[in-house]
Amino acid sequence: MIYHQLALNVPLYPLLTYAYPTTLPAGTRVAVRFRNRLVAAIVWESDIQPEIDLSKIRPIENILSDGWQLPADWRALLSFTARYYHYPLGQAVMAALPKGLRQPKAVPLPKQEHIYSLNALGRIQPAPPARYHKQNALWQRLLAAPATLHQLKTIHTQASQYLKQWQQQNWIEASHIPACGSIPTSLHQLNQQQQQASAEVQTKCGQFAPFLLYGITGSGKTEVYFDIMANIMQQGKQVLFLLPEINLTPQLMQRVRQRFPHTVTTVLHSQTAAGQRTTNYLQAALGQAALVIGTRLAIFTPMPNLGLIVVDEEHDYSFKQESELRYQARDLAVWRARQAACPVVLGSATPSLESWYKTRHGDYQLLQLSERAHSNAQLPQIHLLDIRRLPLDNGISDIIKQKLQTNVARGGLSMVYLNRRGFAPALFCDACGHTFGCPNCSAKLVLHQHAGQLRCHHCDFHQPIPPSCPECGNQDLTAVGQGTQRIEEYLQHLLPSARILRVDRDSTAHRQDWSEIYHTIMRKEVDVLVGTQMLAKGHDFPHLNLVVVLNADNSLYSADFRAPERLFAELMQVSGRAGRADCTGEVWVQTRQPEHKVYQALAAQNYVTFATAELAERQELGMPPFSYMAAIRADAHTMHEAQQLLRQVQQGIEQQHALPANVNVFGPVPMLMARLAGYERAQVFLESKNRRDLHHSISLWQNWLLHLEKSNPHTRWLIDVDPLEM
Ligand SMILES: Nc1ncnc2c1ncn2[C@@H]1O[C@H](COP(=O)(O)OP(=O)(O)OP(=O)(O)O)[C@@H](O)[C@H]1O
Ligand SMILES: [Zn+2]
Repeated sequence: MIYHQLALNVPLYPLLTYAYPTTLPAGTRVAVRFRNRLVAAIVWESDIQPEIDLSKIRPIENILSDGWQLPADWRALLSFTARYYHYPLGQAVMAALPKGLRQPKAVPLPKQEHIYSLNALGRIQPAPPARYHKQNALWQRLLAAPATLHQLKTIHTQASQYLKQWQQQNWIEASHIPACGSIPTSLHQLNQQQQQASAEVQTKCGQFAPFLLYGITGSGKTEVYFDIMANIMQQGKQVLFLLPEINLTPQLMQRVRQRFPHTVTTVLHSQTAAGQRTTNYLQAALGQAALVIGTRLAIFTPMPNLGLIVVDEEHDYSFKQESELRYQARDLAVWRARQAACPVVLGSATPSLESWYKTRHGDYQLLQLSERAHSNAQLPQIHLLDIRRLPLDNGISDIIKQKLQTNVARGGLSMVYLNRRGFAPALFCDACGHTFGCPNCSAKLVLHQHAGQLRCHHCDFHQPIPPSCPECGNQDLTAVGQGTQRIEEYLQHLLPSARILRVDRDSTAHRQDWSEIYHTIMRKEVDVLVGTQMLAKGHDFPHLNLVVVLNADNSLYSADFRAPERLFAELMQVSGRAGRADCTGEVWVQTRQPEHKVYQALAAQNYVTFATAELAERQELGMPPFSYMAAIRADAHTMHEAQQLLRQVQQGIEQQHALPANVNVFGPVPMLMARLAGYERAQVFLESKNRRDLHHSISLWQNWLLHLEKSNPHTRWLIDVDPLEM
């Protein structure tokens, strides 16, 4: 018997050993029994010397004959990921696979599409008579250029039948479609800064080189990525293009299709149907697709000819996975680029302070686009409107009302941005002051008027709107504050002739919705957009000329040290939607704290000043990126229980004197949002300037947690390396 170490989906840190009569190559998918269930596993190492009793080792049931193995560089990526994020390797491996490959069933490889052309003999044949016009059209199409079955079927639904006939006559040749066909030239002539940025990256083709493309909103970053991508793909290499969850818009996909019409492109994101995702994953893994576009999970796609990674909107929080395997895809992108010896381009108008800091130290090369790309476009004017002494009507001041009225009358497109969906963020009893909180979370229930519900935005709790106050019986309950639905309703009343469209998670439950919304906007069938985050990033609506920001002040009171950075990025992004083409843009921000540093930097539209000041503050406080952090979290039904487990570990480690001296420990403290979905959440922060020592202490904590978890059966724990949640 030969012994193999296998990765399977179990919450155990060591890999499990199974036996097979012959040596299986690493990366092979197999089926094994675990607790009497047949599950899939990946061979991680072969020919090992087991340290356990040989009689206890179970056999590998069968080999899943995929005709393909998970490659060595992919395995190295997963080994690194599991080690760095202190997560069980088997679970990390399974999390990185699409569902089809997580099951103990062989998966057929995707068929490579064929492209058909007339050969020399075919070309001298007479065309089918013109009266069979569809058949004739097919023939003419093939005479003109090679075509895929898909293309031919759009000419004649029975194309395959004729193709078969003509193939039998030996007039037609079929060949595999190339991953990257011809790439037409761009519609845009790149400006000088764009050209320079693209050229810099191209000179580093074939070697590891990390870049930060810092380009203001509307500066044409996408065109720069496309230019580099075209060049790399024409050399026969593959490109991985990562973008935030929210940015996978129909608009971006349309731009990709336009620019790369003959490139086999595969899309991987959480909404791709499971079967399709497996196919797409394999197309990338087999090198059939030259371009892979996806959200964070696409970072784990095997790509044999990887030649470039792009991370668009690199500052976006959605690159960090906040459950189970808590990885940061942007950071893994840099690791992967090093492994594949290729350039990686991180792009943003408001780079994360981590990435910006790295350009200061020469770790990343900085590329800049300082002007808007469209020849007539200018940055919008940003006005801070102090509302401390202004009367508000549904949260909106007279000045803003007038701005909106005038813009609607002029036929402009306005956007009203607020980061609150629902009707009102809280319901309040005027008589006794009672408010409605979520029983499971430390959060207020949000009023959803149309649905007749109070809903929690953090868990799935909801209840009908109560007719009266449960404390005092008062029937006069007040909706406090504004959500998108309420603003939408109010604007309909204020601007009766305007066509108003609300865009938030409630209005775009399905992907289809987004596509429709986008086309409605582009056809100029909307006068005012009301919406949240979903409207903030990445969109290019050329006629949008007025942006109004409501209720942004809330974020200023957060205790999270990253809150200012996040708010600044969010507001810069929102503002950046205005005035991107021929019309000039105006942005109005209502605030009660116009003197706050975030708003001052926003009004000046100066990322660099903001980043410099923020970094100075972080340095003084020893916060990331000047130190490395990890959070050890515990969740239990009571805060006491949650903190108790963390204290026990802390005491154990103290008694051993095992903690490196340069690692600081803070806590245990409750998380900022202490209660979530029925769990009280506590955490300890480990912080150090030395990454190796930090990871050493995480391992100490981990070992103790594993040791103590049996005596604390009701407490769950997890490790979050480089945490973003506080
Ligand atoms: N060289 C160019 N000449 C003319 N127009 C251009 C050029 N490059 C880009 N554009 C146009 O300018 C607009 C903004 O470009 P793009 O969307 O690529 O910017 P971006 O930097 O990615 O924007 P953001 O970060 O704000 O989403 C687009 O409409 C694009 O077609
Ligand atoms: Zn809740």
